[in-house]
Amino acid sequence: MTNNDNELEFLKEQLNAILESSYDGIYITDGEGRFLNINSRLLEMAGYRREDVIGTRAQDLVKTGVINKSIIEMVIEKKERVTITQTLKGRTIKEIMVTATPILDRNRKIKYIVANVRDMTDLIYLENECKKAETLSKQYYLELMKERGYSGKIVAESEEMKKIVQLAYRVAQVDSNILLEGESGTGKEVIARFIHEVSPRNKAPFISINCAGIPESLLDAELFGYEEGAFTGARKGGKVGLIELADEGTLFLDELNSLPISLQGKLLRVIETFEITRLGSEKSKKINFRLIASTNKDLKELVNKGLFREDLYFRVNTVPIILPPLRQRKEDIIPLALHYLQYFNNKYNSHKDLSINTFKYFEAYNWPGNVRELKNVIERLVVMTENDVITEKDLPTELIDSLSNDKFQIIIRDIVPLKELIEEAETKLIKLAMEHCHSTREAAKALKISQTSIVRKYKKVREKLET
Ligand SMILES: Nc1ncnc2c1ncn2[C@@H]1O[C@H](COP(=O)(O)OP(=O)(O)OP(=O)(O)O)[C@@H](O)[C@H]1O
Repeated sequence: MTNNDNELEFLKEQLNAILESSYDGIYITDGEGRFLNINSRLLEMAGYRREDVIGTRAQDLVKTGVINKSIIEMVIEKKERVTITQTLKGRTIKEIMVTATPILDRNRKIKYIVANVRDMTDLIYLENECKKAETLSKQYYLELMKERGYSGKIVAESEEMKKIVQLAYRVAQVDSNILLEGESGTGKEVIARFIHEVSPRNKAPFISINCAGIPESLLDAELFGYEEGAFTGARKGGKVGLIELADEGTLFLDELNSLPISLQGKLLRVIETFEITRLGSEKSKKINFRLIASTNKDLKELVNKGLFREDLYFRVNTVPIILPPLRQRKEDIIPLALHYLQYFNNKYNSHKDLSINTFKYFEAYNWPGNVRELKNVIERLVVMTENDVITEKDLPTELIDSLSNDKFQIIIRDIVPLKELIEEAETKLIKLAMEHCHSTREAAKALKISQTSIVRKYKKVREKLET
């Protein structure tokens, strides 16, 4: 054997090793599409024997129905690399992706075509498995929520919410007064209703009164009721007050912080004596209810400012339950979103789904309006999104901005005095720090200023926000 023969043998061995070790199928044809070589992986995919294929034309496989279109024909026509997906009918039907590359001679005539065949069945299978796992995990969330959320109404996935639900369940069994504290939309009414539902009073009414929702001039009559002729315009036969309607059941005073000071003493008497006297009446009536109050302001602070009676505060605050804002219990965000997605799908008879990509935006957003805001966003998405899958493109800008890498975004629309601008920025920063930190010490550390400074500045911010 000459040196050249040895080298040729060596190269042939290497080529064979490449062809046979490839995970993909590979075949080589001449310029007219006749099979010159085909590796075992492709023979295995197609269910052919090598000797039956070598010398036949790849294009003819379309006629026999083995493949649905011929990539070789396309390459011969275009004289350039082509990639397509094909259906291959071998022992089983497979989806394959083929890339065929022409090798040209000096005269730009096709000498060989080398094709690479990838079995997509595994990938498609994996993709389907991922989709199934995604659907399953969503279903699992929903099941779990139903199980723990008591009749599917309370979503409590975070440790904080689970503890609150457990505490609410325990205190529901006794008659103590409960004060629910938390920002607007955190679920105070949801917890109040839950307490009523699981309490021994659940067969009697749950009366919810929003102290900020009834005009002050009507509140007295609405709460305590009146006798016929008690005042001009009083209804014939009088009216039963809302508090009286709660007899044997639960009275929920929402936004108690908004109850005018003039009515606070009257309410305190009712709570202490469990007796109610209608306007214009001499007689009092015994009633029996459990009181749950809620506040979205710091009642203790209102007491300090003389805006809320201290004796009433102590009365209602037997068991305080504090609902943290949604941004401090992020584990609840996705379960809530999925819960409301199902709710609004049922309501609007739609089949919308949230793509997994949207989750990171939901989790990053601050949710100043808490669960109420999240519920509204989901409703809007279900109603307004055209496609069945809601993607990040459909999300409101505030959610998209929440994932922006900028630590802050400054938009100035008008020329204003510098001092005003700096004050505005400072107010926002102080407010944000106090929302996120657990104490003024922590906030002072985060802002790199002294604790006395933050206390002073925060006082100013609150005064500014309240005016
Ligand atoms: N844990 C929860 N699971 C399911 N839905 C919730 C949950 N928390 C709140 N919601 C929903 O969010 C909305 C706002 O809740 P809710 O009215 O109880 O808040 P709130 O704290 O009483 O607000 P406000 O102080 O403004 O009265 C409601 O539609 C409620 O059903």
